[in-house]
Amino acid sequence: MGNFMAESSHDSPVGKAFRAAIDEACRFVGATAPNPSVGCALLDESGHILAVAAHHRAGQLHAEALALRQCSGRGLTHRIHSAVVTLEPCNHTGRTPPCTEALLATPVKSVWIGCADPDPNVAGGGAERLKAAGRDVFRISEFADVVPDAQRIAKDCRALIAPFRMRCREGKAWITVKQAVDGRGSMIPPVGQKTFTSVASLELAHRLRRGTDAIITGTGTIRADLPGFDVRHVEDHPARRRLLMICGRSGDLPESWLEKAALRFDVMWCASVEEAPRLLAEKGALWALVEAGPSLVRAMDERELWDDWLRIEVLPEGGERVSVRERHAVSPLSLIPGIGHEPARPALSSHLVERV
Ligand SMILES: NC(=O)C1=CN([C@@H]2O[C@H](COP(=O)(O)OP(=O)(O)OC[C@H]3O[C@@H](n4cnc5c(N)ncnc54)[C@H](OP(=O)(O)O)[C@@H]3O)[C@@H](O)[C@H]2O)C=CC1
Ligand SMILES: Nc1c(N[C@@H]2O[C@H](COP(=O)(O)O)[C@@H](O)[C@H]2O)[nH]c(=O)[nH]c1=O
Repeated sequence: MGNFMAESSHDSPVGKAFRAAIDEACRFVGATAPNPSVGCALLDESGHILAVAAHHRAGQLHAEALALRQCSGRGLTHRIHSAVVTLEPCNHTGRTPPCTEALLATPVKSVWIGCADPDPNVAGGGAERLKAAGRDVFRISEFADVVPDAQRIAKDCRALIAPFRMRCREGKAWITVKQAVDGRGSMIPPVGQKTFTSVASLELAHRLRRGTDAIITGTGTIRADLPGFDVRHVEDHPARRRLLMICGRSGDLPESWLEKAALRFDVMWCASVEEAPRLLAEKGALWALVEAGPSLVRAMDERELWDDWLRIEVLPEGGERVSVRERHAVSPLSLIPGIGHEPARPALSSHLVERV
C-alpha cells in the first residue's frame, strides 16, 4: 500500500486523490450519458498526485485512459504506483479499449476503487482482472479505519453512478422533480412571469438542468410559459443536446415553440407518464429533471414515479427554503453544489439547505 495510510483523512493521499477524482468527475455530470461520470487520479509511490482526469463524453477516453495519457504526455508513466478510480475500471472493449489493460501496461501496483461496476455482464470484472494480473485492489469503503472519510467518499462515488446504475439494473432513468412553491403554497407564477424564485434558486435550477440528460414537462406548462428550458444562469456543457419529454395528449402546441425547441432538444411525446422513466432510458438518458406544473407533478407523486424531489419554497416571512426528499440511500443531487456539498466540500450534514 506504500505509505498512503496517513493518520488523518486530510493528510491521506488516497483520500485527497479520491476527492480530486470525484470533483473532476462532478464537472462532467450531465455530459457523459449513456456513460456514467467517472474520475481517476494517478499517484506516485509517495502519494503525490501525478494526474487527475474524468470521462468527458461517451465515445471519448475513459477517465483512466485520459489520466494515463496526461502522465505519458509529461513523461511520468514510469512513476505511476497507484490508481484511484471512482468506478471499477472497465474490462471490456466498447467504444474504447479496456481500462484494465491500459492500467496493466503501466507499473501500477495498486488500484483503489470507489464503487463496483453495476453492469457485471458488460463492463464488470475489472477488479478480478487486475487481481489476476498480480495488482493489489482496494475498495475504499473497507478502509474506514485508516481513511476516516472513506464512507463519505464511497457514498459520493455511488452517487456519481446512481442514475447509471438504475439504467443498468432497472432500465429506467433517474427522476428528479424540481418544484418551486410560493408563500401561499402555489406553484403558479404571478401573471406575466414564468418564475418567482430568487436568482440563487434559479442558478440552482439551471445547475440541475446542466447535470441532467432530459427534461420532463407537461403540455400545460408549455401553453402557459412557452419555456426555454435552456441552461442560462450557469455555463452549460459545450454542444450538449438533451431530450425534452412532453407529457400529454393534446398536440396543439404552438408550432413556433415546437420548432424552436427542436433546435435544442430531441423532443419526445409521452401519453402515459408511467412510461417516462423507461422511454427515457431507452433513449440513453441517465438522469431526468421534471419541470412541470401541478397536474403532472401530482400524477408522478401518486404513482411514485420519482427518485428524489427538490422543493424550493418562498417563505411568507421572506427568504427561501430548499429541501430534498429522497427515496434511495444515495442521490446524485448530493453532488450538485448548493444542494449537497460545494466542490470545496465542507462537512455535509443534512439534505436540507435553508437560505433565509
Ligand atoms: N412552480 C413550478 O415549479 C412550476 C410551475 N409551473 C406552472 O404550472 C402551470 C401549468 O400547470 P399544469 O396545467 O398543471 O401543467 P402541467 O405541466 O402539469 O401539464 C398538464 C398536462 O400534463 C399532461 N398529463 C397530466 N397527467 C398525465 C399523465 N398521467 N400522463 C401523461 N400526461 C399527463 C396532461 O396533458 P393533456 O391535457 O395534453 O393530455 C395535462 O393537461 C403554469 O402556470 C406554470 O407556470 C410549471 C412548471 C414548474
Ligand atoms: N416557476 C419557477 C420555475 N418554473 C419552471 O421554469 C420554466 C421556465 O423556464 P425558462 O423559460 O427556461 O426560464 C417554467 O416553465 C417552469 O417549468 N422554476 C424555478 O426554478 N423557479 C420558479 O419560480
